[in-house]
Amino acid sequence: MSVEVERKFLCSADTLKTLEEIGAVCVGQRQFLDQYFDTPKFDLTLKDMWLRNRKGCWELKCPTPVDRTEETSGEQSKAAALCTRYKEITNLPEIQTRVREVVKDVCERRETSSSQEDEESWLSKINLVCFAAFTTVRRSFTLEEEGVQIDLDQADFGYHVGEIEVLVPEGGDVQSALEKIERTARKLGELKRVEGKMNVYLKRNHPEHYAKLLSEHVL
Ligand SMILES: Cc1ncc(C[n+]2csc(CCOP(=O)(O)OP(=O)(O)OP(=O)(O)O)c2C)c(N)n1
Repeated sequence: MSVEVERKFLCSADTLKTLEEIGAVCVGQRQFLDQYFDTPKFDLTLKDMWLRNRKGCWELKCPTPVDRTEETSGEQSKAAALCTRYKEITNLPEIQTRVREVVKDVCERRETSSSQEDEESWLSKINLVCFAAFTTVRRSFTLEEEGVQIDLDQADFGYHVGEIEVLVPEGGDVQSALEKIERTARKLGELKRVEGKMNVYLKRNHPEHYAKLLSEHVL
C-alpha cells in the first residue's frame, strides 16, 4: 500500500514549454477508461472512498490521516493544503474487505456464502453500480531532480488538468513529498488550486450528489 500525494494545477498553452524549460522529461502518453463504483446511495464517496476499475485493475483510494506535526511553518501548512493525500489500495481482497466495512448493512441483506466470487458477483452482492465513466489521455513527465511525476490529463468530457504527484511507500516521508511538490509547483509558476476531473464530472452528471459532497466537506 502506498500514499499518493498530489497537487492539481491548471494547464495552459505554456505548460509544455515550461515543463521543457525546467528539465522535465516526457515518459510517455497513454489512454485509459476509468469506471467508478459506489452504492446507489453513494455510501463510499460520502466517506471519501473512491473505488475504480482502470484497465481491468481495481483501485481504492481512501483518506489517510494528516499528521499536523509534519508541518512546522505556516508556509508548509499552506503548501500542504493545496495537496491531497490518499492511501491507494490495489489488492482486490483488501479492497473488498474495506468496501464491505462501509456498506456492511447492504452486504448482510444481499450476500450469500460463496468463497469464490467473480467480478460481477462481488459488485452486485455489495450493490455497487458504476456512477462515472470517462476516458483520459495522459502525458506523463518526470522531474528527476525532485523525484516527482507530472501528468497532463485530458478527459473526454472536455476538461484538462495537470497533476504533480509523488507516491510515498506506507510509513514513508510525506513531508518530503509535500516539499518536492511545492518546489515543482514554484518552478512551474503554479500556485493556484484547481478542480479534479471527478469534481467536474460530478458537477455535470450528478449535481445533487456533488452538492452533498461539498456540504459534507468531502470535496
Ligand atoms: C483536488 C481533489 N481531487 C480529488 C479529491 C477526491 N477524489 C475525488 S475523485 C478521486 C479519485 C480520483 O483521484 P484523482 O487522483 O483525481 O484521479 P486520477 O488523477 O485520474 O488518478 P491517478 O491516476 O492520479 O491515480 C479522489 C481521490 C479531492 N478531495 N480533491
